[in-house]
Amino acid sequence: MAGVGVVTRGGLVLKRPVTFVTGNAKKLEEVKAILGHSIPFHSLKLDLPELQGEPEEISKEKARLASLQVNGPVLVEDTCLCFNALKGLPGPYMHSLDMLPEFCLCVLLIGLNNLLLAYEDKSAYALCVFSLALGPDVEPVTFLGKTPGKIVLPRGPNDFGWDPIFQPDGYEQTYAEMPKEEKNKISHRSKALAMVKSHFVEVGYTFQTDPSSSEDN
Ligand SMILES: O=P(O)(O)OP(=O)(O)OP(=O)(O)OC[C@H]1O[C@@H](n2cnc3c(O)ncnc32)[C@H](O)[C@@H]1O
Ligand SMILES: [Mg+2]
Repeated sequence: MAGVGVVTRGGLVLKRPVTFVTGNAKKLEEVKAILGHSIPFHSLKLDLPELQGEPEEISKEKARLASLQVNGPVLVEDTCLCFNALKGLPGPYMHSLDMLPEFCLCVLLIGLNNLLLAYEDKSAYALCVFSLALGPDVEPVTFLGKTPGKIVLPRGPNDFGWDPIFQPDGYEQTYAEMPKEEKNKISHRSKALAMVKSHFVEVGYTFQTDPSSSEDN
């Protein structure tokens, strides 16, 4: 833990705010809205390889690589949309949908829907895995958030990835049709972040730096 922070009786004092490593602006928007000022962080886009494997392992490895580059505490996140009929696919094998032109995104969302045409079971879950690495030599800790739902034909604005085709259980609206605040209350991301927040409270992290000095890159 040398170089990361100082352990005091009250917990661990981190010398630097956490760097949330992502290249996805929509994800960042949600993380900011959900975390508020509860954890001082700034964001950074790094060129990291798109890893393959089990979601938890991908996330941990991503945190290790990011922490090596940042040389400090990092938080990374990976999100998967998993179809039960396909034993969890496409899961981590879905690439970024957010840079696609609107027309291509529409085609892709219908294509994703078509993957389930032959199956009666349209159930799915959104899975979010955060990993926190305090430094390059510290084993990352993971936090999982899962929201069950079903895959439907696209409804609502094409603002963020597969939101138009995911209807969470207990709701008549897709993620895309919901007000943002509603999605952020029940989403896979907010469930995982609730665990990240609890972890910070349990460990008793505090920061030497002034949280208000955190800014995005
Ligand atoms: O830089 P990172 O953080 O890795 O961002 P990414 O865009 O590569 O993000 P992921 O690999 O976690 O997710 C793959 C894609 O899934 C989509 N996605 C992620 N979270 C989503 C959400 O909450 N709702 C809808 N689509 C989402 C979005 O298009 C992502 O680009
Ligand atoms: Mg990614």
